[in-house]
Amino acid sequence: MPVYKLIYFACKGRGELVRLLLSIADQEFEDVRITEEAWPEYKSKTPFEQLPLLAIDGKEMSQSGAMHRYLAREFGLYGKNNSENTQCDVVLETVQDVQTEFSNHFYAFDDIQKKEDIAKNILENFFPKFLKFMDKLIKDNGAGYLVGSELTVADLAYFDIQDRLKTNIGDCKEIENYPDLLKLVEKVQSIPSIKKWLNKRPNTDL
Ligand SMILES: N[C@@H](CCC(=O)N[C@@H](CS)C(=O)NCC(=O)O)C(=O)O
Repeated sequence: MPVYKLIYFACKGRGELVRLLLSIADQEFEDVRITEEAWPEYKSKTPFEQLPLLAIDGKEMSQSGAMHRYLAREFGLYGKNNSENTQCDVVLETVQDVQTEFSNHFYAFDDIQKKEDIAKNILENFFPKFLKFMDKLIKDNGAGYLVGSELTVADLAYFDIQDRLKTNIGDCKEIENYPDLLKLVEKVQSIPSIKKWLNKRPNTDL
């Protein structure tokens, strides 16, 4: 069995979907969390001066999107054919767009007005648009999942980003208007291996 080590910061962010994928597949992994103090020195040792990095048997991979797809393929969570793989990609790319908005919000530390404007835009415009799109996907698919007839990385990606919205940005009441998406969230968090990870993961806001 491969030895997995995820190197990221002490938060969920771009690392959490990797942790969810490893957890759902019951894969042990070393969850290395680089502190703010250690980061300046560590940064220069990374290929692109960024995290996350995923080491598989000691070989390091960068880019969270590549990790998601690699693990999804390894664990049979990437759909059953080219069309489903691509539908998973559509969700993953859309979630990355939301993540970019979250990152813009996070990095606006020194400009309170800018931070507030970004949060307002996410809660009132960007996330509602995202929910509408996800709801269309789950309805059109008609099987209670975003893609195909079984759980995929797309469902985990949706679960993760909505899970982080409240503590990263704030409340988006629109979520309550989407029962199919609410059911999906319940389904994901009731999977025993996911439940186990959610109960044991460090409690962080971001
Ligand atoms: N495209 C990259 C982006 C990685 C990225 O933006 N990492 C941020 C944290 S989420 C980072 O390392 N920031 C610290 C820095 O740039 O010093 C990925 O998806 O892995």
